[in-house]
Amino acid sequence: MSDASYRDAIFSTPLDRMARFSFDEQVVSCFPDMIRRSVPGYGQILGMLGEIAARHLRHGAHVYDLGCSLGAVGLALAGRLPPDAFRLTAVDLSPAMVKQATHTLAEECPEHDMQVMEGDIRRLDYRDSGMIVLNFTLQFLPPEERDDVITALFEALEPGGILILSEKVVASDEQDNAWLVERYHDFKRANGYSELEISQKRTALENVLIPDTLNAHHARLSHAGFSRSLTWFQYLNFASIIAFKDA
Ligand SMILES: Nc1ncnc2c1ncn2[C@@H]1O[C@H](C[S@+](CC[C@H]([NH3+])C(=O)[O-])CC(=O)[O-])[C@@H](O)[C@H]1O
Ligand SMILES: O=C(O)C(=O)Cc1ccccc1
Repeated sequence: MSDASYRDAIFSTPLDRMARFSFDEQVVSCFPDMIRRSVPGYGQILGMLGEIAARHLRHGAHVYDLGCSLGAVGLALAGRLPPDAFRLTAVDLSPAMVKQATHTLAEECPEHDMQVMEGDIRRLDYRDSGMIVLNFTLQFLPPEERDDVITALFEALEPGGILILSEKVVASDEQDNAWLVERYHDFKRANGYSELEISQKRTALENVLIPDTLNAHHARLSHAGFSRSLTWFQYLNFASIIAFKDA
């Protein structure tokens, strides 16, 4: 298993047939670089997840990391909490991601009880959990399937449990949204992406990453049964929500 990590140059050359974006072997090798340069606040959100877990998690509770990619959420929690504090199941649909995440968690955190499994979060038989994290994952599901997933996660949470939902979002005001998207493109330029890379990635993500408004997220959480949800982080058009299940 190679741990080689590369700079994201996937959309750096002109592509005649624009492929839809997918989480394959090519993406795995540059994923840590891609996500840090493409998602405003990614590192800050991960850092705070450890603090949130330290405050909210019942000792020994089970945690899900849904759409785990390379296991960054598990690494963040294990960096903040001792091995007996929690057990974690990380799930991803992409075999290439699961393979690398399994290797990384075993190598980096051998003392922590963290499993990685290949699976579709729309069809999982969820076990009781104290914390469920969707860190930039719900946005890749077809919009009409999102309600059922959030409802299943509400059911799986123990009383007093929390859901963390980080997402790329769209602003309902067109002018506000245009400003946020323009500044997001400035953010990517400042992180070394070219005009070509920005525009080709945008095309590849069309109909693959479909953002909701923050209002739509809060309405969905409320409808699923969460008594309280709040946006605890926002940086341009990227946000993270915490939702609480009553104790
Ligand atoms: N139905 C599905 N079931 C399971 N996994 C899925 C599904 N659809 C997509 N995925 C997986 O969701 C992940 C989204 S990346 C998450 C980053 C990570 N959380 C991180 O904190 O580094 C976000 C991004 O790349 O913007 C990919 O690994 C997909 O294979
Ligand atoms: O890169 C983008 O344009 C994004 O919207 C964020 C992103 C980051 C990594 C994979 C897919 C989308």
